[in-house]
Amino acid sequence: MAVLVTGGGGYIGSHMVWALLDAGEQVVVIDRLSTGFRWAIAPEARFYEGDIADTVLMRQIFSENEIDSIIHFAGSIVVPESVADPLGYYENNTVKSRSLIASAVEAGIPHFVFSSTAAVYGTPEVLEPVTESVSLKPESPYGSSKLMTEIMLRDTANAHDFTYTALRYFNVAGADPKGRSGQSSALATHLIKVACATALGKRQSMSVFGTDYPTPDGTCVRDYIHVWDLVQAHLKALQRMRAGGGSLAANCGYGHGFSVLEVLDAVRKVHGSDFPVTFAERRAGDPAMIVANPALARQELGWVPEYDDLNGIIRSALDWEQHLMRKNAH
Ligand SMILES: O=c1ccn([C@@H]2O[C@H](COP(=O)(O)OP(=O)(O)O[C@H]3O[C@H](CO)[C@H](O)[C@H](O)[C@H]3O)[C@@H](O)[C@H]2O)c(=O)[nH]1
Repeated sequence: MAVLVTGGGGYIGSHMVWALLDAGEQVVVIDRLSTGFRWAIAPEARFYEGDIADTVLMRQIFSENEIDSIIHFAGSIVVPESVADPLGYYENNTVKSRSLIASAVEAGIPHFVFSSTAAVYGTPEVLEPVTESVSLKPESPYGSSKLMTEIMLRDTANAHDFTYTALRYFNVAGADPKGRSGQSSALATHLIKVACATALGKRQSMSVFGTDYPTPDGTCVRDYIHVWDLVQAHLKALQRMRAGGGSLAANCGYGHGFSVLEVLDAVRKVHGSDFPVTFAERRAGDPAMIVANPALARQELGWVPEYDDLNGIIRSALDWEQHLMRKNAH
């Protein structure tokens, strides 16, 4: 049996492909390469270039491969971009996911892992780690577009022989410990990526978005998770569903929050240099603080994170950034 990875040329998807191959799985990838890279897809995976909403292509993929599971990463992930282009986000993340789920049901694919997000929670009412049962109040079209897909999955699982796991990612960073993949998009906007690029002189400077949040130092607090731990949670979810486990939505974070200023200090410390930072207005769509309670993923998936260390995550992100600089210099 093979696993279909959508968005396998992207940041998290490319790590997933390596983790599946490491686990002895057969892997099929679909990616339209709008933000992902062909080179990021492990050569052992069978690759189809195209769109998840292309139902003819999806039928072809399901007929040419014995697929029992889909891990769905393809989508758009930048919160402020979603505020500026909500319909683009609903199209890419919700409408296309609906088409993919319909193709999966039509082909009788029983298992589906979905890359959801902590953004489905918005700002929790109580500033403590969130469990999956708190109310879902996304503050950005990005979060709403992902929540709508979770709802479609829930209803589909009620109606069909179909089981899903929605993993609600907190803030993903770092790179494959074996150096085979990392966050490679030059346009990436995520904090650790941007801070590492600035520390290494690839960027002139960077901004801290908002210093007046109701948090200890006024900047937003997030739960940063190593990408390799995250993809291992997907493997566990797959194993659990194949063993008969039911549908589930589970947080993927470590349970500790770091402010933007704390992350920047950690990058300075790990890299051993200072770099310019400007203070800017709040960014649209950002909740003040969001930290995971990861108990459910630990209990239900048996997920045991190995890389729960902010400095280690930053080291790994810096190493990958330097690798990209060397690669681009040639
Ligand atoms: O140059 C930057 C970049 C980010 N930030 C701040 O750093 C924090 C983290 O921002 P990121 O862009 O790194 O990530 P998000 O919190 O927007 O992450 C969202 O998108 C992720 C997907 O990439 C996950 O889905 C996650 O669950 C969801 O909350 C925010 O307060 C942001 O304003 C800055 O101050 N300067």
